[in-house]
Amino acid sequence: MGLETWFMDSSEEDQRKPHKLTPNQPVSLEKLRQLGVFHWKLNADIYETDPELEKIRKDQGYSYMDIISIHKDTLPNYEEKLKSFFEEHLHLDDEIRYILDGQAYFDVRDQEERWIRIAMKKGDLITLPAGIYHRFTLDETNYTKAMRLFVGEPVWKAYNRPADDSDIRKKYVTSLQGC
Ligand SMILES: CSCCC(=O)/C(O)=C/O
Ligand SMILES: [Fe+2]
Repeated sequence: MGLETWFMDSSEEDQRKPHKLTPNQPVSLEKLRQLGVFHWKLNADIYETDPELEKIRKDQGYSYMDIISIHKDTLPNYEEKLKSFFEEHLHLDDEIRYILDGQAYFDVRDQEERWIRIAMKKGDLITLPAGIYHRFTLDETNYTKAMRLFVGEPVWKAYNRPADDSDIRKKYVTSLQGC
């Protein structure tokens, strides 16, 4: 099955729940592409030797890679980190994540300030552009393992909203014009 994405409801319920509208309003991959969000489906069982992953890394210049296991027993400062991941934020660089095990959600804002939820499962690799407002949460399974990729030395700093006056946000917003 392909990547599942949808517009979220605005309920304050547990962030780990799907938060679909009734009826569900799916979002197309084309819409995600317009926002600068790109997706690949890979075989996570062979990630250590996968030529397809190697090609993406070479083509995109993803020289840095590490693996993060997000579970209460494996991630130091688990609660604190999950809280910060779910704060609406942006980065100065693209965020590239590849789900090796488990599952989780990325939420991105569209041009009209609607939240789009992206259900990431094993084998999904996603790139979020620098300057897009987004957030991350585990789902109700409470576990995922993800590869983090980066061009050059990683910079993890997140700028919580509001960061509208930052150059990267202005650049991103300009890139959306005409979409
Ligand atoms: C799946 S890696 C943890 C989430 C993260 O690094 C981030 O910046 C979320 O937006
Ligand atoms: Fe982020």
